Amino acid sequence: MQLELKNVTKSYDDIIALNDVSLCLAPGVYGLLGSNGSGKTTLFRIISGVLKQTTGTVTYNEKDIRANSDEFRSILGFLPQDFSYYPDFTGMKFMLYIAALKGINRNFAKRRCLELLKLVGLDDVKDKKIKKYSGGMKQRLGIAQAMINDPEVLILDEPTVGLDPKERVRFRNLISSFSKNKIVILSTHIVSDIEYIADEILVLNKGVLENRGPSSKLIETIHGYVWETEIENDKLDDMLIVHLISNQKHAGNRTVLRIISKEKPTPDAKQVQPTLEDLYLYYFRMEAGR
Ligand SMILES: Nc1ncnc2c1ncn2[C@@H]1O[C@H](COP(=O)(O)OP(=O)(O)OP(=O)(O)O)[C@@H](O)[C@H]1O
Repeated sequence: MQLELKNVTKSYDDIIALNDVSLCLAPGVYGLLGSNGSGKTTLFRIISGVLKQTTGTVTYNEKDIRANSDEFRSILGFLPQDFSYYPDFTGMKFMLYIAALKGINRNFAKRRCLELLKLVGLDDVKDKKIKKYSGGMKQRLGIAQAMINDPEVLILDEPTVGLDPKERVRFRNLISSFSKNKIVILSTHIVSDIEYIADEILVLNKGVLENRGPSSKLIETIHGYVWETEIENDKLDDMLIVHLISNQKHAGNRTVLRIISKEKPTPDAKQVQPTLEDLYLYYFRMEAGR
């Protein structure tokens, strides 16, 4: 089981959304990290065959996914970022509708839909209209529909948006139990979700795949760059301008800053263990306001 991108580039007129991305994925859970506009949605749409790359190839088990689109679609599950629901359908009707679109036998579909709705915690509201669902409930329905055909390749664009912490834990457990012998790729801005779920992290920055690896290995690349230092509050504004700050903790007239810097930021700064959140800021510092 292997999903492979070779030299994939996507341009929208003069914008290069993906730039020569090559990537080979075996079964496992992959977390795609990237700031806004880094090309995550474009990558997902290309991998799921919704969008055609400008150049390069995408193959699944060495077969071009576009040339074998029916076959690929039958083993693909996709939750797009802008997933649209039918507000007047009930959750169950919507699931059965998606199952029918995927050509799943109706008797089996009913069992599978009930099972999935239960797994995402929507069984007690399955007969309610979707327009009455909360954002988190709709999101869980989106996750359930993506898994309807027990896909070998599951792509989830921001699946944890709108989920509360309890629902996020449920989601993580769902993915871990589902992902055996499957390729699961998901993006989220909630770094801790990726840290818990993903076997490997893919770092996409301005359309370029900058790095990949287990989170512990990627975090190691910024070892020695994360510091804590305590300063007087009146020095805070200057520090915020000069440094990339990943956290500030106020205590009276002093503040403890967590700073990402290759050099020691203050004489009494102490090195601390980096986290994935520090790594995110390190890669995507512009988003942190610098
Ligand atoms: N249909 C389009 N036409 C023109 N430019 C586009 C189109 N879709 C995306 N882009 C541009 O391509 C780049 C990558 O966009 P994309 O949506 O893939 O990023 P993203 O990482 O998913 O962002 P976000 O996290 O905000 O969803 C951006 O510069 C975006 O403005």
